[in-house]
Amino acid sequence: MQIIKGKNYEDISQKAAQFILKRIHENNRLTLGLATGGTPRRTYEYLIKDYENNHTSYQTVSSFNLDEYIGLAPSDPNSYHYYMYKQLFSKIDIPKDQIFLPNGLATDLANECLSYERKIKEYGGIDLQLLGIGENGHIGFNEPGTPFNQRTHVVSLTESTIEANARFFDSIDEVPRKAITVGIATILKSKEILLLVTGKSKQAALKRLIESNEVSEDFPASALRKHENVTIIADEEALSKLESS
Ligand SMILES: O=P(O)(O)OC[C@H]1O[C@](O)(CO)[C@@H](O)[C@@H]1O
Repeated sequence: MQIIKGKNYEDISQKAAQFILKRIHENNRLTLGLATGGTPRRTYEYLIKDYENNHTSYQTVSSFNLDEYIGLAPSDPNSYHYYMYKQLFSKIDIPKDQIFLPNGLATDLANECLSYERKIKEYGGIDLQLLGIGENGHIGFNEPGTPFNQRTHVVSLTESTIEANARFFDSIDEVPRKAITVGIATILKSKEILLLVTGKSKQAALKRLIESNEVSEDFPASALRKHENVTIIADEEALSKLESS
């Protein structure tokens, strides 16, 4: 795992945007895997800034999001559909038919998971997967205990994830208890992975990921140790509990 150190949230966001833009310039048919949550927000703002100033085109880029809450419509401000259009897609020129997110309103959820996997395959797999990390080490919504060989599936969110994500909702009771997430096996099939980590709340998870040799389903992010091309961009605060910091 390659580690790129950034000064703070602003700096890692800028570095992450540059990283993604480099890949888009190298391969204009890039298939991106995108994440939601608080961490990538500023990265998306930098991509928009670049689009406005340098006109990087997304006409031939495709994107697959990691996850979506079950039961939330795309028009719901807390859905990840809504987030992605608001934070990024509506502000760049990516064609709508090249944007994919799991459908949290699907009546047949098992079939939705299978067809999402099929779609990713049809696009030749993910070239660059952007990831955040949960305080409990989750990646996507793959909570501790998720088998590493799992593809896109339905998950029950843990109490710690529900509590962490409640900040985006009016009350904790409104946080959906279930979601569809791309599985760890799907994430590991990506050709390249970029993990973004910021702030105090992620110190313990980052330390465990970097300093222990553990590859265990109890700590989902440890699956990344099995991948050959992972870059972590983390800020000084997130890295500050490492032995070497
Ligand atoms: O960036 P945040 O808000 O800390 O979230 C970390 C991770 O948790 C999730 O939001 C899921 O809870 C992921 O999508 C994200 O990568």
